[in-house]
Amino acid sequence: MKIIEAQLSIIKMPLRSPFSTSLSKVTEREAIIIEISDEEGRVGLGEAVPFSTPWYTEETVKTAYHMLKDILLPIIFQQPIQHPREVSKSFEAIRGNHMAKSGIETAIWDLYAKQQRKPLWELVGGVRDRVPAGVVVGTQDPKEAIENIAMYLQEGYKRVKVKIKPGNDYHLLNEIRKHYPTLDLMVDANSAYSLNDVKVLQALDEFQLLMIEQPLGIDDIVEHSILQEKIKTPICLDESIVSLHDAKSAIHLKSCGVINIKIGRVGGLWNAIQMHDLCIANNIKVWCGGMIEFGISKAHNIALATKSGFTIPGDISSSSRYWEEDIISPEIIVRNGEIKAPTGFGIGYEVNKSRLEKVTLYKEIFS
Ligand SMILES: O=C(O)CCC(=O)c1ccccc1C(=O)O
Ligand SMILES: [Mg+2]
Repeated sequence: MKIIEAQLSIIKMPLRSPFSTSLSKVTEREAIIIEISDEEGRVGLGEAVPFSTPWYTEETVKTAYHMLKDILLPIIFQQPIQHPREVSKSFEAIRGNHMAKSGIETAIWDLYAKQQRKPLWELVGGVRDRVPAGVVVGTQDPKEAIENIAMYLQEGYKRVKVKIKPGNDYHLLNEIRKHYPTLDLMVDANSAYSLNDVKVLQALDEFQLLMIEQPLGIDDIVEHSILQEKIKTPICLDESIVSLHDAKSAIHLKSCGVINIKIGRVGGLWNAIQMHDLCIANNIKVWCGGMIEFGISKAHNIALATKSGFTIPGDISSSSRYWEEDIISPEIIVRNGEIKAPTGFGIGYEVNKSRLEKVTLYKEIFS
């Protein structure tokens, strides 16, 4: 496949309401939209998902833009590609920068699927034409959280995730459980705890949580293994797992029962597929994570989540969960707790051009 042109657009949009984690309060979101074209004028769509500051991973919108413009796009223009699975290999000599790599790699998957005249989800070996939807509550205030959960359940979501941190954990969950004793509920700490907090984390076992996501430090694969022996709730790793190698270490050390797979964090769709296969072969459950992203990244998530191992609802929600108006058409909608995998070629969603233009801060074309 020959790529003759690439366009990078930095976009920015306010969230409908602020989103709080243990580390950051997100009120607006920037991202990089990647559009690549072939000789026939077909366009592949990708989205690089780092945040504006390096609070979740070390990448930022600016570092990813630099990587895409100065390092990754030149490699793509220079090397012939037969199949998108070769892209992550062609980036092997470049360390880290997974979200930048993933942005361009996912655009190439979309273009390839369009050339093959197939939905992307079929091309990646998906086995279901709809995926279960989960949602993350964006506040740590118990009253607000309970109100938000009521609204999300009304919208059909089947699983709810709540952000916790030291000092806002037991009481918050106790209040939520009073209202929703049987809800499929899980928590995410974004590495806010340490092994000094074992007692607090053991106390959370009584809430019958589906899992506790990333309680300890981002590189604490060993400490998570120590913690998992001491708590009943399965640990789910997010930040700690950025490569297949990390997943192998976590499996070997029994550091978790679950891995949250994010295409951006692991450096692309091909790596995500391989991580899925590795986890399923080793009895580690997987689900598809979210990045408070726009519709293009969500569409790639939906394609990934049609694969057989993604049985747990992921952080895959509707466009309207975060956005007044998304940059794709049609928007992503949740019906009866599920999102339908589109029938169109590639990711199956078009860019909403006027919306994209309205939220674009800066763009450049390369060829
Ligand atoms: O709804 C979403 O898109 C995911 C929400 C979420 O939990 C999250 C959002 C931004 C960065 C990291 C995380 C996370 O999974 O830790
Ligand atoms: Mg997480």
